[in-house]
Amino acid sequence: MNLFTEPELFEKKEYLELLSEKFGNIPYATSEVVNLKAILNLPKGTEHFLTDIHGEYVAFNHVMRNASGVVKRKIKDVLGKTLSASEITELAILIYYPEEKLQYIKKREPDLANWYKVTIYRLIQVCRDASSKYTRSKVRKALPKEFAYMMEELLHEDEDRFNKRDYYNKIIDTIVELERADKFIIQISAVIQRLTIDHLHILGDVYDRGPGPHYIMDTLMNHHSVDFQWGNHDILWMGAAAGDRACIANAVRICLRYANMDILEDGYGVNMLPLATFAMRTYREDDCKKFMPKLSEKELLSDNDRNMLAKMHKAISMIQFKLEHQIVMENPDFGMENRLLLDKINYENHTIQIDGTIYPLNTTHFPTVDPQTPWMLTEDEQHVMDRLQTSFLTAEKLQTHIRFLYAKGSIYLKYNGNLLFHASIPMNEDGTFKEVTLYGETASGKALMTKMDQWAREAYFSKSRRSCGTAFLWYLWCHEDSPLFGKDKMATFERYFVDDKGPHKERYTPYFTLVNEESTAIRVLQEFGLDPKENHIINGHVPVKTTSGESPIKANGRLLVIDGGFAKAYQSTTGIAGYTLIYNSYGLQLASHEPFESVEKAINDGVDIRSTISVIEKVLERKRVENTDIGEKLKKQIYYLEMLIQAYRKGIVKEKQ
Ligand SMILES: O=P(O)(O)OC[C@H]1O[C@](O)(COP(=O)(O)O)[C@@H](O)[C@@H]1O
Ligand SMILES: [Mn+2]
Repeated sequence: MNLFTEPELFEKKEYLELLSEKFGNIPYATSEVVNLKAILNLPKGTEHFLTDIHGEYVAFNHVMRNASGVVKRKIKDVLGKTLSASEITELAILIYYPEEKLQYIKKREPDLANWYKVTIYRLIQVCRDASSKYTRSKVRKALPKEFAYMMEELLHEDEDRFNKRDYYNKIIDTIVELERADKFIIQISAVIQRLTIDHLHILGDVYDRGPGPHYIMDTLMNHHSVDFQWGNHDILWMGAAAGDRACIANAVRICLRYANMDILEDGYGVNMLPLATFAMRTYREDDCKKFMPKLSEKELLSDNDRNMLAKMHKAISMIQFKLEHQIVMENPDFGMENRLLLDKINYENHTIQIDGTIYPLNTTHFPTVDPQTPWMLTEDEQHVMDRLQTSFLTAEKLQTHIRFLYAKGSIYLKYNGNLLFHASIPMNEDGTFKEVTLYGETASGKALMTKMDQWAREAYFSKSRRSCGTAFLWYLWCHEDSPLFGKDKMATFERYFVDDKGPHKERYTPYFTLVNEESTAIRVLQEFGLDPKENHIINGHVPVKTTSGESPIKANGRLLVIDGGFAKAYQSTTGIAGYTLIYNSYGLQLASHEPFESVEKAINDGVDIRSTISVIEKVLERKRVENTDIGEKLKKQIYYLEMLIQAYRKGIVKEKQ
């Protein structure tokens, strides 16, 4: 127990008085200290890290439900000796998809009442294991209201204790008799899922390429404990929601490139009609070959639909290039003059000059461009953008999702000794932190990341008197000094209009090579006040080429890059279908997931995602709550409560009741 002198107690008297409002007497304050000290000794909760989900909600959903393979492992730990492999899988799938699996079982099972009893009994055992590292109070909070009492009794009663055996069985029998078994199974499965992942970290890029970023956002918003480091693709949608026209055009373009109109129309209620009619009119004669949507094998579109999407895709791309040209001209601070391309086109012989070289263009058709002022929108384009902007600004669901991203998200986060950010930190070739000057301020390293985080918020929340406009969100999407991007350029224009692959190349900034050296990674950790011997940097953004033998563990274990390719378009590069980094009380593990087939296959044929879990780092001594950030907070609370107890005893503060 901490001991304090009288002057120390008097010095903090005002604060202690306030604290005594909540802990009004010695017994009450003492029991809180006992409780907090006990919590410090519990094993730390399990953190899961996911990144670059890119709209793949089916795979994401599965990984959340099976807790990246951990649920199945728990079943094996608890019931492995008594159940066969197929029974284990069946129970696992039931926990992941209880509603669907119950329907399936009901058609098959001759003695349903018996099946219910056996299954509920097993689920309770798994749940008991999942809850064993938490306090009763924390588990209680995770229980659904309608079954809270029963579940608590079942979780804490030992079914083998002779005196209670009948009592225990009676509860289960009654649940079945009263036809509450389905509901109970559904709810206890949710509790198991919830207790298996204590805290979730998303390292960015939920949006773009895949079909369901909005479903992923819904799931995240329902999650009990999550933080989010913004990726370049998220900030793009944040910019769009802030009304930035260049961001809107980019977001719409990417949806069209991957034939994801549903996200806009059904997900967010953005009206695409103005763009569609404009594109059909303006690009009627153009086959827009380079703008055909990328489709997965399963997606079938009629020729008509494909052609229409291609025309819309080209129309919005041209609008995007014009708007971006305007931003670059209006923001000399950005230093992006090398991205001014529309005025480097020779509109007579259809060539373009890029970095001193002249390349032929693959199209002659720019019906909306005036060569004198190629960056100006036509009146029709202006009208389309007005309509889109209004749609984005008033899209209620989108605004809710984006506010959530602001509330839970940031550019970087320090959490339990790990430094999390999506992509990079601006660095010079020599490994020093690069100084960036923007909006009259110069900063580097941690200070720069902090400043940019603030501007990103200001750009969305402050409508007037702000140091930066929404164009800053576009800067974060594609600027080389953006910690969310970190490549010398985004060669979108070149990829559409120049067939020569040379100018398509996007080069990563020095951070990405330098940080693979342990000395650099250590310097980054020190810049953020972290311990270079114990702590880690965790990044996403760059797909890890497992097929070419690349490892996600870099810089002698100080850096972990966990973009394993949830995005289908990138799975041939990574060779897998995503990683989950798992940080539990025993250390760090990495689960690499194989592609997920479908929920139907899981229910009917018991096909789970195969995930290989490998140990990255094992701690010598099991990590407890006292070794975590929350532990630090609890210790502070204990410190002041002990002070309060002594102040009561010395008569410096009066007991309240
Ligand atoms: O393959 P796509 O979807 O056209 O996207 C290519 C673009 O995506 C980017 O790689 C950025 O996306 P990531 O953050 O996922 O890497 C750009 O550098 C590139 O121009
Ligand atoms: Mn990214």
